[in-house]
Amino acid sequence: MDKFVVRGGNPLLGTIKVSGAKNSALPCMAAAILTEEEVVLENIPQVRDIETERKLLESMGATCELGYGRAQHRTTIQCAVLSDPEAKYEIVKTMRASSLVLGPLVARTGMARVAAPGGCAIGGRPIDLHLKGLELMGAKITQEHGYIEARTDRLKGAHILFDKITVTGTEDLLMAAVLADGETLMENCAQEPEVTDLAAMLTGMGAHIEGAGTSTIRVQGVSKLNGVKHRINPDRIEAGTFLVAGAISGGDLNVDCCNPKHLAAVIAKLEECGVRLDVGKDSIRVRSEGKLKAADMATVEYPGFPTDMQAQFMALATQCEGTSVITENIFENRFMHVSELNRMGANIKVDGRTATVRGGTPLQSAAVMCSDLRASASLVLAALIADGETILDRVYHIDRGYERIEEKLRGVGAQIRRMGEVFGKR
Ligand SMILES: CC(=O)N[C@H]1[C@@H](OP(=O)(O)OP(=O)(O)OC[C@H]2O[C@@H](n3ccc(=O)[nH]c3=O)[C@H](O)[C@@H]2O)O[C@H](CO)[C@@H](O)[C@@H]1O
Ligand SMILES: C=C(OP(=O)(O)O)C(=O)O
Repeated sequence: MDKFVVRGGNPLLGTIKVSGAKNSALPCMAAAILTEEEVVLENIPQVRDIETERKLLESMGATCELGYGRAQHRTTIQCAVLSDPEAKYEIVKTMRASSLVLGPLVARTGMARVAAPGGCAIGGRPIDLHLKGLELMGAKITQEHGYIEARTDRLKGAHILFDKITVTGTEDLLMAAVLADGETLMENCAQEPEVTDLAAMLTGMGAHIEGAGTSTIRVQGVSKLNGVKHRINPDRIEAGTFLVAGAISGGDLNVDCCNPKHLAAVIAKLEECGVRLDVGKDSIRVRSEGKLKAADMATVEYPGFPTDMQAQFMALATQCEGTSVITENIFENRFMHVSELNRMGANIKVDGRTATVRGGTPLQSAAVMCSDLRASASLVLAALIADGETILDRVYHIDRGYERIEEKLRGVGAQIRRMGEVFGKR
């Protein structure tokens, strides 16, 4: 099992490039199911979840080529034939976003069979709202032996009011609605840039969508969609992680190829902590000069502070003078990094959904365990400033969503290397 070895103490200096967003690329790959024609996606990150999605599409009869060499970061998907419209448990269990194939499969083939996603390290993660929406659109849903089955002759447009804001739920039902018969009105939708990215791709395929990026989306269904070439948005969470890396290490880092507009809440919070940021059109320079100050933070849906940056912000809070109160409002169990940060010398106490961080504590190296994707990122950030050599176990979690993070960080002066098996071997 791969591990990272990190020797702390180096300020990060230079330019680091942000890859395409995993959380945009996954729904966009699933959207290829909606057409018989070829779909080309650019700026695809080379991360493990993308490889898993490729396997998922291929297991259904699609062809999906991930470009290497000159065609790096591009994928070409052809879903002319979907001989087996099923997402098997072996694949779903490794990637919760597999549930994103439910809507497009039932819209295109009238039938989908998807293993019910299990809980994971950050909470229960039900998909009841995806299923409720599909039922409103006329699908008959059954659940047996751990599989969800959806069937219909053709989906019908419907009025869907989400009980709770859900990102992949909005995406899943948007993909169902574009091929449904008539109008679908979706209210209380997620407004994340990943939803907008997917809607832009679907529009390029001939879908009629209004309001993506707001809480109300209106879709006029069409009978057929065409192929498309679409470029995936930069990853705002990877960019945010690098901003914290620059700040926590006391460096001078240019985070390049990002979209600062998608990072407004993260930028505001870092500035509140005393981090100096120079925001450009598609890059952000981060410097920390002088002492960092504590700031309270609560995760909320976009455009608020993202839950996917909570763990990384907590690593920074350990270095801020004063007490930061961090509230996790999206997932009920997303503090798995706390015990590991405390083992490195942090002073964090958790009470329900709130973590109280008494900052300004020096961090020491330790052997630590990665429990999920963003928890792993927070441990890498802590290790960058810890005194001595930190060993991070189970870094397969970080490989799900960060493209060669150790190489990128090494490129700007971090001492980090991977032990064990080489990632990317197939
Ligand atoms: C692949 C992807 O894009 N993943 C992101 C997506 O996950 P994901 O789309 O799974 O997260 P949701 O937005 O759906 O979850 C938000 C909340 O709604 C609840 N819920 C969700 C669906 C449902 O049917 N019923 C229900 O109760 C969840 O348990 C959670 O408490 O958005 C999250 C919130 O920004 C991010 O942390 C994830 O990185
Ligand atoms: C929680 C995340 O991803 P997923 O929804 O795929 O588990 C994440 O990207 O932080």
